[in-house]
Amino acid sequence: MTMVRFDSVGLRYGTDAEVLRDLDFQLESGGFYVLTGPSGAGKTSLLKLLYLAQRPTRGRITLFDEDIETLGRDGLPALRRRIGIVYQDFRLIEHLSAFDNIALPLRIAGFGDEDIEQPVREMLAWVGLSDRARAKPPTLSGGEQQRVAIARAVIARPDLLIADEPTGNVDAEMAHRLMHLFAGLNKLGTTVVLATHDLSLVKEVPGAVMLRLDDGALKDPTGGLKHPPGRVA
Ligand SMILES: Nc1ncnc2c1ncn2[C@@H]1O[C@H](COP(=O)(O)OP(=O)(O)OP(=O)(O)O)[C@@H](O)[C@H]1O
Repeated sequence: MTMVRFDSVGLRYGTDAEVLRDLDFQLESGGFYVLTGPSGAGKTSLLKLLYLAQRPTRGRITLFDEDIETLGRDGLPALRRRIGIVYQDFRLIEHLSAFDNIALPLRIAGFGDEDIEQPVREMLAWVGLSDRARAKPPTLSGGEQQRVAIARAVIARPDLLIADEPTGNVDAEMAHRLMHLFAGLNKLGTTVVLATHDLSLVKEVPGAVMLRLDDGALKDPTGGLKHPPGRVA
């Protein structure tokens, strides 16, 4: 089943040249996709299109079988709730503890305290932060904040997980552990798209499909896309 489909998608900011162009591809449900490419190639911009923070300036994006262009305002929040996002700059809520940041998606989904405690404790343990549950983000290191952001993104078992450089602030051992967490989530059915400079991470997930952005155009070096981009170099 296709989860994401891009047809002739382009994106420009203001009147600048297009930062993404001629994007034609499909992502299948249950896939694990690793987006790579040099700094400035457009990785974050592509992820923003995926998590609906940015509209394309041309072309069509279909997500969960919905054409996002024709989707009314009311439809967007429902779609977004199916997506877990790890932002490059974390975007934690500063006045909430690590525990409460991670609990947020469950609270928004209407779970009561009695149903929240255990899954949040498990997530804290998974990311190695059980002893930092009550700490607020400004008192956490960059790597710790990143792990809170990851825990928050995955706790509600999203259909689609989108992560922008999710191991950029942690050491090699923690990066390995986090990739293991993403791979486990993927095995449970979550489609994963993560952007990274660190190509060694691709090897950690057998079957991961590598997508390479170069100067705004997409390539498919591992040949895993069902409908690869038309302009493979
Ligand atoms: N909000 C914006 N307004 C104008 N230009 C932008 C904006 N966001 C990104 N750009 C430009 O778009 C291009 C692609 O940026 P983007 O952040 O998507 O690349 P990236 O591959 O994620 O880079 P990095 O690996 O350094 O995070 C860059 O030239 C950048 O300057």
